[in-house]
Amino acid sequence: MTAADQAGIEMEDVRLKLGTHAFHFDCRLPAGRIVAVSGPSGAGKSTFLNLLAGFERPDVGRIRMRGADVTAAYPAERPVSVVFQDNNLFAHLDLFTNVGLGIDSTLKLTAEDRRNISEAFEKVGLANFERRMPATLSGGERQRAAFARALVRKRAVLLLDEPFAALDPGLRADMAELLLGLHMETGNTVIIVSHDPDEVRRIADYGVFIDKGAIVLAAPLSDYLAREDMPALRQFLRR
Ligand SMILES: Nc1ncnc2c1ncn2[C@@H]1O[C@H](COP(=O)(O)OP(=O)(O)OP(=O)(O)O)[C@@H](O)[C@H]1O
Repeated sequence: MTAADQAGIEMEDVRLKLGTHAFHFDCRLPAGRIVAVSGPSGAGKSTFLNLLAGFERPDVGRIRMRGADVTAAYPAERPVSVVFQDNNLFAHLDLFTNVGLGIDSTLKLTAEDRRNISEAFEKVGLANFERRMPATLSGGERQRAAFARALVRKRAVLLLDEPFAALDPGLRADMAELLLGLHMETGNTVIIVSHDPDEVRRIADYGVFIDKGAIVLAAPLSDYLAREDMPALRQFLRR
């Protein structure tokens, strides 16, 4: 077994109830790979990521990241960066401060940190946006600012919930390139929710399919793409 095959993330018999919805997640996901998470609308993909980020806590079960039990850890204590659809940015802070908080929660930034932040803004195409407030941005610009924070934060696990959904095809391809670049540079574990089977084929090493609140398949991408016995998965891949 190589280092990359070791479990980056383990969910052991994790159960959660939200209103009338019951979720059950049990999986071992490899470290240092890109894991795509797909499934029908309302299946539980965002809930799965919220459990990993620490925005939701399981009713029962354990969550481990690189062997460390994080089940009871607050979001800031986990080795994760997140790029979600909403709630990515603090509304009362400008973009530079929002991204700076990704490096240090007390904003004690070195000159090199500041250079890295400016570089990240340039990379995501927001070079002159550092003093703008989140409310003055489009949805796609907010997502790119959140991605800039992930670029400087460099945690072992990067969680993305349809991060590029609000972007036009050109920008979407640019951001996917940045994501791959960060992944190659840091060897991080990427968990990305995607509704786009072409995107899954292009960037993922491993596929997770969630249906009706549970993981129905977690497998290396070649096995995932070859599975003929799951109608919901076949329908997703035909899209
Ligand atoms: N706090 C909550 N209280 C009650 N129900 C909830 C709560 N959060 C999520 N749900 C429900 O749980 C189900 C799964 O939601 P989730 O957002 O995880 O799905 P999803 O697979 O990400 O969907 P989509 O692809 O549409 O974004 C949905 O039916 C949702 O309405």
